Amino acid sequence: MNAINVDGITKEFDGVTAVDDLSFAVERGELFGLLGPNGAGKSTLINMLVTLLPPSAGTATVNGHDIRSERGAVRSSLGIVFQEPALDEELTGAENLAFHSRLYGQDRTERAERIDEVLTLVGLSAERDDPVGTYSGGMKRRLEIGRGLLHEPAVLFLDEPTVGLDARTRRDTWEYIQRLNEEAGVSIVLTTHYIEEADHLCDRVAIVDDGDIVAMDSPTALKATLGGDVVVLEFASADDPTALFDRLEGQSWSREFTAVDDGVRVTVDDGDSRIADLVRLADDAGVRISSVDLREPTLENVFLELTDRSAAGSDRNGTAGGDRTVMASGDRKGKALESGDAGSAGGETASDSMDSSGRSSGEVDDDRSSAVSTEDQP
Ligand SMILES: Nc1ncnc2c1ncn2[C@@H]1O[C@H](COP(=O)(O)OP(=O)(O)OP(=O)(O)O)[C@@H](O)[C@H]1O
Repeated sequence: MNAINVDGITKEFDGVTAVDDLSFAVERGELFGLLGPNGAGKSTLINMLVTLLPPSAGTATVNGHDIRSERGAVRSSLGIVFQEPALDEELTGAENLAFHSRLYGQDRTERAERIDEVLTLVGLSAERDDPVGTYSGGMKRRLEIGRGLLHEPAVLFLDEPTVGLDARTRRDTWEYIQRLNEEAGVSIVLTTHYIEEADHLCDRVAIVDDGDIVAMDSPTALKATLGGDVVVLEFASADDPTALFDRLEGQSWSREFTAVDDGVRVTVDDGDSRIADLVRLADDAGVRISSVDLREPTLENVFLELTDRSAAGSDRNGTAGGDRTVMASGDRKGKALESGDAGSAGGETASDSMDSSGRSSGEVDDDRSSAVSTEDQP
């Protein structure tokens, strides 16, 4: 049984189709990411899956339970961690968990055991009796993730789990998320604006745009769709590179090459293994090389390509205007050169955040705290 099965789910708001007839599955034990620009429909999709918002059409199951007809069972099967902090700063970490354990109807023994387990899992055992007000941002985030796990849900939804955290704390939080996915076997669905986060954490990523899933695969497979790695050779002097270009033209593995100032950019299938060939070709052509740079496609390239957010004519390499396409090998023109390389993060900032309540509040079925309520609990 899959953790989640989505079947033709659709949501319309006054003529706006926020989620458009989506069907996909999240496998048990999978760490699945929803990545998309603002307004893509991620929050609306999640809110339907956690039964906070009724679909206009279609349905889904979470842990085998239908989100339309078995809301209580769905809610018992899932944990949700929203991005807005909802901890009592005056209570200790353990007291915060105890409060929620009571909501889940856990008895005293189960509560004590589960709190210990969860605090260990999120690395807060030593700070369990400290007031949450003294915790760092990362510790609070981990406590919230732990709280979402108290009732041992089969599926955990994390809404922008590292928004607002510094780079170091973000990395630490990734480790905890991976650990609970691997050690506790929890299926995880996370939404994120951080492309790097989706790339690093997720087994599979769905890129959402305009209510639709425009691509869904492992980060590696998504990057492979961009058509190859880019190797940049910088020439040592003003040697005439024509002989090198002639040689490149004859190589089956050279998809495309472009002359740049004092060098050449070559698109190849497997950059690592082609560097030696390129250096040898240059040597044969009498062109001396001063540096070699391998640039592999990033998930950001895929994201920008698919969500069409790249400014026309811009070059995220910072080399716009300086390049001259010499020739493509056959018509196998790769997209890597057009898409730029690992540049800056596409304008995503820590302040970009999912609005999981406001805009949808008119139709939200229930408040969030009751989304994991004691409904259906013993
Ligand atoms: N309650 C609502 N009423 C009308 N339109 C809504 C409502 N909730 C969402 N929308 C619209 O549905 C679309 C998808 O919004 P949604 O919040 O799901 O996107 P998102 O991908 O989560 O964006 P963000 O990353 O900015 O949070 C947007 O056009 C949004 O304006």
